[in-house]
Amino acid sequence: MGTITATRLSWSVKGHRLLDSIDMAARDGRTVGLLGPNGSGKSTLLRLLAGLRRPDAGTVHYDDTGLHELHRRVLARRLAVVEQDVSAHHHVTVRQVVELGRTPFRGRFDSLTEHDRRIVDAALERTDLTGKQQRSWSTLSGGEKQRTQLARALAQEPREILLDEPTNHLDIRHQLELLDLLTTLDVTCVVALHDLNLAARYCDHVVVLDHGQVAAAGTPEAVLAPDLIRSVYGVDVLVDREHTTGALRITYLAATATRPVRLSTQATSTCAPTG
Ligand SMILES: Nc1ncnc2c1ncn2[C@@H]1O[C@H](COP(=O)(O)OP(=O)(O)OP(=O)(O)O)[C@@H](O)[C@H]1O
Repeated sequence: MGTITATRLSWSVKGHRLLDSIDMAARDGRTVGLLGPNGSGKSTLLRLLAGLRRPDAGTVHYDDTGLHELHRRVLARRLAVVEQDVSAHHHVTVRQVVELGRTPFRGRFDSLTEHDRRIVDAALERTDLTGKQQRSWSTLSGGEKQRTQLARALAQEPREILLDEPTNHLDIRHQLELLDLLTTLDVTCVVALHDLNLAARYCDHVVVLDHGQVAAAGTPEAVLAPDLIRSVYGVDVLVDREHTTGALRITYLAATATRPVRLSTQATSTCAPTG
C-alpha cells in the first residue's frame, strides 16, 4: 500500500485549463472517490496520476518519489489502471487479458510460472470470471469486459489502483461486489464514480471536481451536503441516514431550475487536501 499525492496539478489543452491546481492525496490503503459532473475532469486527473499525461504544472508523487523519476517498469509493478471502455483486445481470451497483469513481472520471453498462474486463477475467481476464462474478449458484455479489466489489474498485485467509473455497465450485485472487493484489498485506491450513494458507502474520502477545480474534499459525511450537490451538479437532494444501517443516503429530488454555476475560487481554496 502506498500513497499517491497530487500537488497543485494543472493541465491545459490549446489554452483551455482543464485541471486547475488540484491538491489531493490517497494514503495507505484508503479508497478515495473522485466525483463531479460529466466533463469536470475526473478522467483527466486519473490520467495525470497514472503518468499517461504530463502536467503543465504541479507534481504527482508515489510515496516520496516523483512520478517521472519512477522507472516505467517499477511503476508498472506497483500501479494498476482500469480505464473506461477499453476496446483494445480483440482476438484474445479473458484469461489472456488477465495474464497481461503479470507482464511487468516477467522477462520478455519468459512464460508464466506456476506462481503467476495461481495469481491469475485467484483474480478470475475474485471477479466471478472463472467460468468465462476461455471466452473471446470480443464476445463479452460490457460488464464482463469491465470485470476482466479489474481481474487484469488484480493480477498485477498492485500497491495502488486507479479506476475510471468501474461500476459502469455492472449490474447491482457486481457493483457492490466490485466495491466490496476494492475496499477490502490492501491497495490504495482512487476511483471515479458517478453514484453518490456508492461513494458515500465505500469511500473513505471524496474529492469533488467542478470545471477542473476541487470544489470540496473530505469525508463523504462532510462533503456530500445538499448545498454542495446543488451547486456542483444542479440537483436538489435530501441527505439523511438510512434507518437500519445508518448509512448516508442521498435522495435525488429534482434538477434545479437553473444550471449550476462555476464555484468561486474562494470555495476551492477552502478545501484541504485529503488522505
Ligand atoms: N485531449 C483533450 N482535448 C480537448 N479537450 C479535452 C481533452 N481531454 C479532455 N478534454 C475535455 O476536458 C474536460 C474534462 O474531461 P474528462 O474526461 O476528464 O471529464 P470527466 O469528469 O471524466 O467526465 P465524464 O464524467 O463525462 O467521464 C471535458 O470537457 C473534455 O471534453
